[in-house]
Amino acid sequence: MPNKHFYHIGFGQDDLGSLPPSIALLSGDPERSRLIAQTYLQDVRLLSENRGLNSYLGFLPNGRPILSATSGMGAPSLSIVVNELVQVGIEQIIRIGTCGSIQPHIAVGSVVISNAALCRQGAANDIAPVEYPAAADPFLTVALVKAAQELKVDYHLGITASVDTFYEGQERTDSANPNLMRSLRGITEEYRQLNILNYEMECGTLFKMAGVYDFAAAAICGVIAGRIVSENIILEQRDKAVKNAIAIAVHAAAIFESAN
Ligand SMILES: O=P(O)(O)O[C@H]1O[C@H](CO)[C@@H](O)[C@H]1O
Ligand SMILES: O=c1cc[nH]c(=O)[nH]1
Repeated sequence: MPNKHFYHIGFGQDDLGSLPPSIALLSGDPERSRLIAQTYLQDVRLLSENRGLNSYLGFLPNGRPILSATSGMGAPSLSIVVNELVQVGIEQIIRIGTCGSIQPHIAVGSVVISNAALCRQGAANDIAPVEYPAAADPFLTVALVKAAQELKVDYHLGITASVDTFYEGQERTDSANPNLMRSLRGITEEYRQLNILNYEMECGTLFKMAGVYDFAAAAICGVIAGRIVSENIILEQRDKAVKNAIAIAVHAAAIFESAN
């Protein structure tokens, strides 16, 4: 049978070698995928840079194979990449992202592990009913928590709001849109009172896909905006937050792999 080369991710099952990975780290940003591969994995091979959806095959320090892949921004792009990753044999996905905190105790520079998502995302409605739970895999999530504890990184565990827009959907008023709809004004405070920790743009759809397709998904995001104080991204804290999220996810992948 010829190797089926997937149109968007730009590689197929046969490109994954004789010891194919079952686990993927999935970043929104292709530069983050590259950083993970170059800094944390061994014997790395570039699989594709198609459409900026960079994918790398590498090995964990324990010798187990792993993918570092890119979802792009937002749920429509993530849904395409995840569908194709599952078709090449991926069974566990850890999203490594960035987010904005909406709780006063969650500082910029820290990390949030999502155990579930409030999913306000159109793409997810093509996959499951709106009421379908967006829940992280408990075993992969516990591996993230253990990894954070072993690496002595402070973490927050809880519910994430996944929305489709960075500006309107996250109630940003300092943008090109002069007319934030009434339905969105006050939504951040409402979510804060509902004990939602943070805003990002992919987890909800990822978690629903995991339920429907039957794979395991978890997510960790570095906090780069503190929405209690301002709408801005705090660049000075970004590298620390992202580096911690990556280190925890890589260690969690190793913990999960050795337990299974
Ligand atoms: O840093 P990534 O993984 O892209 O995640 C967050 O950053 C993007 C918005 O800036 C969205 O994709 C959001 O979910
Ligand atoms: O505030 C933020 C920061 C990163 N990503 C988001 O979606 N929101």
